[in-house]
Amino acid sequence: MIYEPIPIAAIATAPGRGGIGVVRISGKDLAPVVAALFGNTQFKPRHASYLPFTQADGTVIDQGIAIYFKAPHSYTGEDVLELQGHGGPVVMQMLLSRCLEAGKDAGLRLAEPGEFTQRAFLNDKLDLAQAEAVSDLIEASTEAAAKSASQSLSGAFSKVIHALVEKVVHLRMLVEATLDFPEEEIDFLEKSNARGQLATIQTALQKVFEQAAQGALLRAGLNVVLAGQPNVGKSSLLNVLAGDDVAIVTPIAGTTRDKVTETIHIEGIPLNIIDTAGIRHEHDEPEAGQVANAIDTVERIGIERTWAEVEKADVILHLLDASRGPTRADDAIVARFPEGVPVIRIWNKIDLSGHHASVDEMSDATHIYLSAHEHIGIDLLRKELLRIAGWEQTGESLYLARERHLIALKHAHEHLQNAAEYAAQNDQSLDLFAEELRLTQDRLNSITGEFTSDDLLGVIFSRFCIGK
Ligand SMILES: Nc1nc2c(c(=O)[nH]1)N(C=O)[C@@H](CNc1ccc(C(=O)N[C@@H](CCC(=O)O)C(=O)O)cc1)CN2
Ligand SMILES: Nc1nc2c(ncn2[C@@H]2O[C@H](COP(=O)(O)OP(=O)(O)OP(=O)(O)O)[C@@H](O)[C@H]2O)c(=O)[nH]1
Ligand SMILES: [K+]
Repeated sequence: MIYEPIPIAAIATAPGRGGIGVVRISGKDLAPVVAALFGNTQFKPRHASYLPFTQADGTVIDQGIAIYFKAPHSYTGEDVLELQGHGGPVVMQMLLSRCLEAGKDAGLRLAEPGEFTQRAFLNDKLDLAQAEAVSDLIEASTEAAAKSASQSLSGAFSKVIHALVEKVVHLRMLVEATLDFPEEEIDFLEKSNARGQLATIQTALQKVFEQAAQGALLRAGLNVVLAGQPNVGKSSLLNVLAGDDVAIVTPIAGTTRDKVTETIHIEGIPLNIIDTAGIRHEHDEPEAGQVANAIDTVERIGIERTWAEVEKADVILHLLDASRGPTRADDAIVARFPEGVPVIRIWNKIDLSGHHASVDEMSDATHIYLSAHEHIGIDLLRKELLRIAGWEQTGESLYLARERHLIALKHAHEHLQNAAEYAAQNDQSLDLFAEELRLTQDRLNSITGEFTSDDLLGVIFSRFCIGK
C-alpha cells in the first residue's frame, strides 16, 4: 500500500452535540501546521495546553485544549495534534475548516474513513487484526462484543496467531533442512516426530478457530426470519422477543405488509429478528370467521418480500397456529424454504389449543409450543436460538473475529490436513509436505496483515467510521 505522507485532519468525535469535541491532525511533520495555527507557541509533547483557537484574523473560535504528540510516540506513529474544544457541531466544523486552511501549504487534507488507523497499521503501531478490532470495538453493540473486541485490540488474538505461525515455522525449518540432504529424507519424519508436531499444531489451530467462531457470533449475530401464514402471531412473537410493541398486531389477517426488523440480544448475541407479511395464496381457504378476501397489490409485494427475507435467513422461525393444527398451505410454505437453513417450527397460541409449553426434537425440525400473546414458552425459544447459533458459554476469552479471519483459519486447517496426508504416505513426499506448511503460514499471516494485498487493506479501512 502506498504510504503518502500528506497530513490529514478530521473531527474525531461523533457527529452531533457533546460535552467535548476533538479535531485530530496527523502528519509526518506538523511543525508548519502548528506554526500556522498557534504562531511560535512551543508545545511540550503529550501535555495538555489550555489556549484559544483562533481564526487567521485573530477572532476566537473556542477556548480549548491542545495536545501535541511527537512522532513516533502517537496513535498513528506520526506527529499528531489534537484540538479538544466544546463539542458543538458548528464549533467543530469551524475548527476543522480553520485547521485545513492553516495547513493548506503543508498539503493538509480531510482524512478518509479509517485513515488514522490505517497509518497506525502502516507504521507498525497495530497489526491488521488489531486495527480491525478498533473498528469492532467502536461498533460493538453489547458488553460481550466490546469485551472481546478489546481483547483483540490488546493483541491477544494476534498473539495466538503468532504462536501458531512460530510452530509452523519451526516445523518448516526442519523439513527444509532435510530437503537439502535427500539421503536423510527417509527417516526425517520419524526422527523429528514431524507427525506429532503437526498434530499439535492442528489441535492448537482447532482451539483458536472455535474461540474465533464464538467471537464472530458476537460481532455478526444472526438473521432470524419469522415466516408463516397470516394471523398465526408472527408480529406478536416479534414484540414479545423485543420487549416492545414494534410491529402492529391485529386480529385482521394480512396486517403486516412490509418487513419489520428489530435487533435483540440474547446473552450478548445480536439477533436481527425480521417479521414479514403473512404468506397466503389466492386459493387458500379463508380462516374461520373471515371472508376470503382477494390479495391486493400491496399484500402481494409484501409476500414477495417475505420470500426475499427467507432466502437471506440464518434461521427460519416457521409459525403455525397450534389451535388450528397443520394445514396444506403450510406444506406449500415449507416446500419453498431454502435447503440447509435451520428451521424452528413454532406452534403458537397454546393458550387456545391446550398444549403445554415444550420443545420437541423431531426429524423435520425442532418444534416449540408456546404462546406469544400469553408470554408462555418464550425462554424455550431463546435457548433454542442460542443452540442453533452454536453459542456455548465456556467462560474462555473470545476474540471478536471477522468472517475474513475464520476463512483464513479454515484454509490454514485445510493445508495442515493436506500436510498430514503427505506425511502419512510412505513415499514421503517431503517437498509437498513443506509446501503445505508454507501455505499454512501464509494463511495465518494474512490475519495479522503480513503480506496482505492493497485491495484488501483498502476495503478493510474504508469501512471504518470517519475520524478513526
Ligand atoms: N484523546 C485521545 N483519546 C484516545 C485516542 C486518541 O487518539 N486521542 N485513541 C486513538 O484512537 C485511543 C487511544 N489510543 C492511543 C494509542 C496510542 C497512543 C500513543 O500515544 N502511543 C505512543 C505512546 C505509547 C506510550 O506512551 O506507551 C506510541 O505508541 O509510541 C495514544 C492513543 C482512545 N483514546
Ligand atoms: N390466543 C392467542 N392469540 C394470539 C397469540 N399470538 C397472537 N395472537 C393473536 O392473533 C392475532 C394475529 O396476531 P399477529 O401477531 O398480528 O399475527 P401475524 O402472524 O403477524 O399476522 P399477519 O400480519 O396477518 O401476518 C392477534 O389478534 C393476536 O392477538 C397467542 O399466543 N394466543
Ligand atoms: K401482524
